[in-house]
Amino acid sequence: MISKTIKIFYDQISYVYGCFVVLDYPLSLDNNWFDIVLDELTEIESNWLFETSSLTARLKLNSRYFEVKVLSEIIQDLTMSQANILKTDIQTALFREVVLYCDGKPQVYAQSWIPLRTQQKQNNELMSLGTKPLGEQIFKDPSIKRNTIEIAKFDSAHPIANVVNMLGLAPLNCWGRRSVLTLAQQKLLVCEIFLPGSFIETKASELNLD
Ligand SMILES: C=C(O[C@@H]1C=C(C(=O)O)C=C[C@H]1O)C(=O)O
Repeated sequence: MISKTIKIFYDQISYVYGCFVVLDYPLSLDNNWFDIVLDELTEIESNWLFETSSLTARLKLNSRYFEVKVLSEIIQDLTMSQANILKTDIQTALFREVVLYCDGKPQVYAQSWIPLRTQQKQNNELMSLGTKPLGEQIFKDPSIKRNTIEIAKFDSAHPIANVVNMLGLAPLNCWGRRSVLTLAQQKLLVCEIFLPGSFIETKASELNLD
């Protein structure tokens, strides 16, 4: 599993950037996280950051061609802090790291941590998503609930700046968010960073495609 994943990771990096690069792995998203709407947020920023429904669905609504590029998909131990956020005693999780594109433009870098007990790893659709959006799969479940959304600002000193750089984007501060999604049979921690030039920086009036 691990060697296959590392291959996917490097293939994707090579495909996206045209060269091999080495990232800290998994990319740490440690930061100061806030669970309130901060005064400095514009209306459109808070609107995207505090979206409670599927981000995938919202990105699809704002594009003609939506694409998921998988950077990595591996089984990884949860850190203590992740296990605390998830309120789980399960130690291992499916870790998935993707870039979400709208019409060829990178919009969101996302990490998902899906704690799985050994028996849950068999015949589990979440284990073999590949380029299928995780959001579509989990939001099919009517029991889904999003817990508190926390937000954080990622500056150029943060490791996410390497991803921004490799995607060829301008090195701007980025807003990110994280939340736990709870389904009847599953919990997952999702962290999403809105990349420079993404919809979060667009004026509401410019979002109409036609
Ligand atoms: C959680 C959602 O799923 C999105 C899709 C992801 C994926 O395909 O790996 C990862 C994180 C999310 O941005 C959502 O749509 O809200």
